[in-house]
Amino acid sequence: MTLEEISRTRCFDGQQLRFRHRSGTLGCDMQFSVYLPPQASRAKVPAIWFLSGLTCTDENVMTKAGAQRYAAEQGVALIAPDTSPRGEDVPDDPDGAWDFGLGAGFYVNATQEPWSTHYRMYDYIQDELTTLIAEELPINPLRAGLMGHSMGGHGALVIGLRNPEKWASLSAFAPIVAPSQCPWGEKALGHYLGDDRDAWKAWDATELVRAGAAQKPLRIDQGEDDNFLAEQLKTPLFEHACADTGYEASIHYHPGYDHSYYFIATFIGEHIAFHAAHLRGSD
Ligand SMILES: N[C@@H](CCC(=O)N[C@@H](CSC=O)C(=O)NCC(=O)O)C(=O)O
Repeated sequence: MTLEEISRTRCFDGQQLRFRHRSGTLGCDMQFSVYLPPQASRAKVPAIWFLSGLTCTDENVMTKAGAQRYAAEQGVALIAPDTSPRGEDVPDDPDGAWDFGLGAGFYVNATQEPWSTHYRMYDYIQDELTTLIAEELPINPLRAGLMGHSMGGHGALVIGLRNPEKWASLSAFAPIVAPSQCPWGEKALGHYLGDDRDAWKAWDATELVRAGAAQKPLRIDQGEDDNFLAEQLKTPLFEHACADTGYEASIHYHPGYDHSYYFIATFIGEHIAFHAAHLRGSD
């Protein structure tokens, strides 16, 4: 058995599951969570992947967003990976900061030592985990949507825009849209990828749109009272790139909402319906 089941809990007539496995890509043991809707007991179902933000594990979205009710209604699975490699051997921020290192993999393939040995979250999500899950669970890999929050919103946009053939629809809550132009992103990309800012462009959603990324169904929701909006998230940079290139993105601002999972919980049903509409249809 490639997957070790850690827990199984009935939820909205489906199953909330947590697994451990050895990742060859990351060189460490990893955990991830899956919600299987009741429909998965009869046939393979589409899946929506959720990439979480700084400091999160696979459990934050599953325990805080209230997403399972909507996934059960729509007949889609939810998949939540962890946010970085884990373990004693995995290097962390030398100062113990929470915005880099453990819990902050930024969904890139690091090229710089000491990070490049383990920090390969892009390959882990795009190749290893998608393949493993398609082999082991009742999930149709040909119908996959990708969403995320904050750092995970950046991850969802970058992975989806770079791989339009694999991901049918993309969405993000309060994403870091331009990591090359904000302190969190400059710190992470500088350490993981080095000082050559040209190398950062392939990991920056705003740059990918400016470079002519293929059109996909794409939705962003952003709270106007989000403390991180002005300095770190910078949604208007992505809007301007879309306007300049004719890329159609559905971007919604919400007065009064902050960066928290209360914001995500408020709009997660709309995101799941958005993806489900694009995941129906022929393989
Ligand atoms: N620990 C930090 C706050 C970190 C934080 O707000 N993390 C967000 C994601 S931010 C961008 O990626 C998050 O999702 N936290 C987990 C949660 O369950 O809310 C601090 O002390 O300020």
